[in-house]
Amino acid sequence: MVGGPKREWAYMKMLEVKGLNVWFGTQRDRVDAVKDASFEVGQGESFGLVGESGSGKSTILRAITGLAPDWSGDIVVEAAAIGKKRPKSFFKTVQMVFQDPYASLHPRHSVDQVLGETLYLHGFRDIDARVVKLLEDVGLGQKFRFRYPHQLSGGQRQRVAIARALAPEPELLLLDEPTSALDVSVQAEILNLLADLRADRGLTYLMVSHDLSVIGHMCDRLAVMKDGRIVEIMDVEALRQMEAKHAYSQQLLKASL
Ligand SMILES: Nc1ncnc2c1ncn2[C@@H]1O[C@H](COP(=O)(O)OP(=O)(O)OP(=O)(O)O)[C@@H](O)[C@H]1O
Repeated sequence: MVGGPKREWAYMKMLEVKGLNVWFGTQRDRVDAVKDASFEVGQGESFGLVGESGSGKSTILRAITGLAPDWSGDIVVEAAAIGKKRPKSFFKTVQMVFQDPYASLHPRHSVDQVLGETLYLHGFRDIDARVVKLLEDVGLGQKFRFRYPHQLSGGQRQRVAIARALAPEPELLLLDEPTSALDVSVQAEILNLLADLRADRGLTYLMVSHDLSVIGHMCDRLAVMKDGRIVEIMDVEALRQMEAKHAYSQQLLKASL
């Protein structure tokens, strides 16, 4: 791994990933999806993971949230090392938004149920007021409260998924290609919503995308992944100036023009 530029927010680390290996299966079926990945994300920073399909980007997010159970190395969130079991308090700090809003919402649960149950599980009791507020915060408003997923567009569903992720008042959002399943016309709306939410709440983002223009718009720094390894960490300004050092990052930049 190549070290990236340091910035002021590096003083307050939200997330540290050190020497992370993640694998699936055993013996001959074993796939080493992430190899020796290390990076830090400062509080309030937005950090991108880019790379071609299969390079291990989503697997890093999944290992952080516990969805990929076989890993070694260190994952440290707000100075607390994460073990194999995540305490409930972990999900008050860290939430994930998935790529496909069609798959991530239960078809028979209304928006009210989705948000209300999440709030209840996280110990909130002023649930009605919070559901209304969450719907406003993601630009949907009360009229969507009692709708079911099939009554919502892709963009509206993703807004509900974002509201659900915001419900526990997290500090770190893991965003796994949050707009790639959406129509191009709504992608920018969702990205703008995410940018506004981060600015309003001082959220920290770790965001996966295969789209360098999305990362350029949303992130401060990024890591370029290839075959499970981080080959370069760079400032987004260097991305804009086409200053990638590693040959693979240069290739990725050229391909995105
Ligand atoms: N549950 C799983 N079981 C076995 N192999 C897996 C599993 N999940 C991911 N992999 C493998 O791990 C590697 C990394 O996959 P990952 O989804 O992290 O890549 P990615 O960079 O996010 O790509 P994409 O943009 O296509 O999602 C791939 O070789 C993939 O086939």
